[in-house]
Amino acid sequence: MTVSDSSPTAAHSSGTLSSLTLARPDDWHLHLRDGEMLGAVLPHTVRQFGRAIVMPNLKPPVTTVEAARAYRERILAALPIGATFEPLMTLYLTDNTPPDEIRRARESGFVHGVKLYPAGATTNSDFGVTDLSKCAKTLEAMQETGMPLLVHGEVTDSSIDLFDREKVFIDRVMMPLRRDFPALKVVFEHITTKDAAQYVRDDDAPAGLLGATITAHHLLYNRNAIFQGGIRPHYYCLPVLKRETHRVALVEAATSGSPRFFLGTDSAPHPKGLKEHACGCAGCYTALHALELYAEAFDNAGALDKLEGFASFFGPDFYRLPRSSERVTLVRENWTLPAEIFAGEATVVPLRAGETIGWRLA
Ligand SMILES: NC(=O)N[C@@H](CC(=O)O)C(=O)O
Ligand SMILES: [Zn+2]
Ligand SMILES: [Zn+2]
Repeated sequence: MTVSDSSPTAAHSSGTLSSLTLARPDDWHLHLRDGEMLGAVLPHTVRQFGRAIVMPNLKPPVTTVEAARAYRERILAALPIGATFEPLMTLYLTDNTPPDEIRRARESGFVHGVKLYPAGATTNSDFGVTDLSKCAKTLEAMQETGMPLLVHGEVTDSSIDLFDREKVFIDRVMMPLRRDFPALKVVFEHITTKDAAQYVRDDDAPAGLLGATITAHHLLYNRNAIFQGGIRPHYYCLPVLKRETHRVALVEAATSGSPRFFLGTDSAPHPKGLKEHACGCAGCYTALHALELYAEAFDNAGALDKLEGFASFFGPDFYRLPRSSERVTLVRENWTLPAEIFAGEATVVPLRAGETIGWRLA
């Protein structure tokens, strides 16, 4: 990583760097959707990232290698001319995913993970797993073939407070799962709590078995953002933003230099009309300005020197893929985010729409 300084006397303060060059990052948790939405959001991701783990929660979900192959081809067909971008595909785990599908996935070379959505936990999770014990044979096949399980870590028990569902998931699901499948590779996706950060940090399984992604919005905002002066649907996602102590713990984890924590935007576009709605969809759109948001979070923590590991190294290391040999540069410069972006008939409102951001991807 090379850094340049605007003032020679301030060489020790990362708060004064005027630019930052790092290996091209990847996004280890992304929603690209399909059709016109895919066409609208893909260029944003491609501008920022070299690869992305593409979530399978389409309607209907991507449950087979054949469906993943077709989806991958639609993504490649939607790429801007001349763009180099590698979609890393995932399968959506159901109660009935056959163990053979895992073996086919491993052989395909383009499926890099299998996603666990507890049924009912989040957007398009209705076909998700109702009871993990139904998936034992499939999880065994994943463990055998080294196929990572990517986990939306929230219980769906309606008697559990919404803000506690991640913490309770650790005890009720994550720990028993990892006890039963001790060699399974697991990514705890989009962690939002101090509890999850500590669980991942303190895990004593062999290195490379447990990782966690952290979004930019969970590093920058706490739950007050959803209610500031009125209800703000564009700050509503799942798992929902938590209180400040949790945000601080996530920043600590992301900037710790631990290879267990890596970048996953969870950029999740929804049409504006379905966000600004009596029952608005969960998901924040950040693909447009993800790196800039992460730079802001690391800069605020005085830890810009830790951004490259988190954004560009630890993800490929976990997935056993090569680190990128390309480089990107972030410049300290204010710019105003658009109020919305156009996706065919629909528009999408990015996080912090119409406001300024202090970093720009060159
Ligand atoms: N994060 C979200 O709030 N929404 C995601 C689903 C998910 O990642 O849980 C989506 O697909 O919209
Ligand atoms: Zn999720
Ligand atoms: Zn997601």
